[in-house]
Amino acid sequence: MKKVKIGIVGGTGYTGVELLRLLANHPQADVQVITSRSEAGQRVADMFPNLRGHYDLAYSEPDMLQLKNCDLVFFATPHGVAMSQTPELIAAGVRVIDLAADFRLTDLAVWEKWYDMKHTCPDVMAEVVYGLPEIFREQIKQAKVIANPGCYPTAVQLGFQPLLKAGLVDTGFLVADGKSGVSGAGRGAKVGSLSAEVSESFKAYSVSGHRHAPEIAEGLTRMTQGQPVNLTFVPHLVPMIRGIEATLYARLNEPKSQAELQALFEDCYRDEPFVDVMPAGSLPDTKMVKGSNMCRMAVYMPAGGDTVVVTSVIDNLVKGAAGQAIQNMNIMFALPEKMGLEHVALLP
Ligand SMILES: NC(=O)C1=CN([C@@H]2O[C@H](COP(=O)(O)OP(=O)(O)OC[C@H]3O[C@@H](n4cnc5c(N)ncnc54)[C@H](OP(=O)(O)O)[C@@H]3O)[C@@H](O)[C@H]2O)C=CC1
Ligand SMILES: CC(=O)N[C@@H](CCC(=O)OP(=O)(O)O)C(=O)O
Repeated sequence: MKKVKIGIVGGTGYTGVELLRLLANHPQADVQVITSRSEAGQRVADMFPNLRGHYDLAYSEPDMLQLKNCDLVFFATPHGVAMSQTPELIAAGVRVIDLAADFRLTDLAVWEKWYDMKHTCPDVMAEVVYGLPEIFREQIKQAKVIANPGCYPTAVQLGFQPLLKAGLVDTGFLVADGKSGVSGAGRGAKVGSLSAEVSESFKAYSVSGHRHAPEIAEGLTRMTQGQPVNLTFVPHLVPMIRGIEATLYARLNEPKSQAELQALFEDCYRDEPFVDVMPAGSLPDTKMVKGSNMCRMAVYMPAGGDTVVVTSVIDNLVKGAAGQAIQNMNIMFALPEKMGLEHVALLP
């Protein structure tokens, strides 16, 4: 079988380097192009010694001719970069997976408001599939362009899915309380990411509105067959490097027992290779998924109330970004879905 010829635009950020780490052990991946404007000419393994012995490649300036020779291009770049190059790539038969948000919202007026820029390729939206395999696996197989979901949206949508698909909860009052490690903010130097700012501290941010809220709301609305959802989403920055934990709250329309909810979640994800419903009575923590492509979750019916609680954890750089992107690549190129993604989480 011919290997997939891969280009990565934005190979020095955390998600680009995570793509390289995961693809190093992927038997059908052939990374041919890796771009960085600031590090062009630098050898990848000199900059990131964890990759020594795995790549004999140097960074290059983004170059359309080189990218057009690939079968697949990943964009691990800031918002707005992928949409400027995708039309030309797909016209040349190259498939695209964007780890940023350029193609994640179907309503481009909403997108332009949240991302504060003009969308430059509305025509391409017809070719886009939202890359959450647990929901869109069939459509992903043929997609030319994948909008790889955001990190918080992955943890939150997977956690709410069983309840919403079964119509068990009041869609007018959903709460998602998200916490992320600092790598979620990217590798660029920012005061807010300094160790002295983040360590031994814990805060909410973007409480008045975060750009992941419309992405999550659109995904949840698909699960309710268009019935509107009212979501309160509040992200938090926690003093760890990797990981997202989302605690989700929803009011049941009618009473359900802990055992019924546990069975609902287990049934929903029984055949999913990257979603693990924890046994009743246990709770996932971010260490249980660190470095792996798993989403682990638990469902709880606290005594005496009508509010069901779900906790969902992922590694933001793996299932929340690069791992999910490779899962999408495997599906698009008819490879086994778990290929190159069977890492066991790191502990401690
Ligand atoms: N960090 C995370 O947990 C997650 C991130 N994402 C998204 O993935 C994308 C990448 O994130 P992350 O790796 O953290 O970002 P970083 O800021 O760490 O890296 C960005 C990369 O893009 C390159 N780049 C920047 N501007 C351009 C440009 N105009 N043209 C070409 N290349 C460019 C940079 O290299 P150079 O400037 O040298 O060219 C660098 O390699 C972002 O959109 C982010 O929102 C999604 C899910 C999770
Ligand atoms: C901790 C932290 O800052 N997290 C980022 C979200 C992660 C991310 O990169 O998401 P997108 O792909 O949608 O940009 C944030 O809140 O902006």
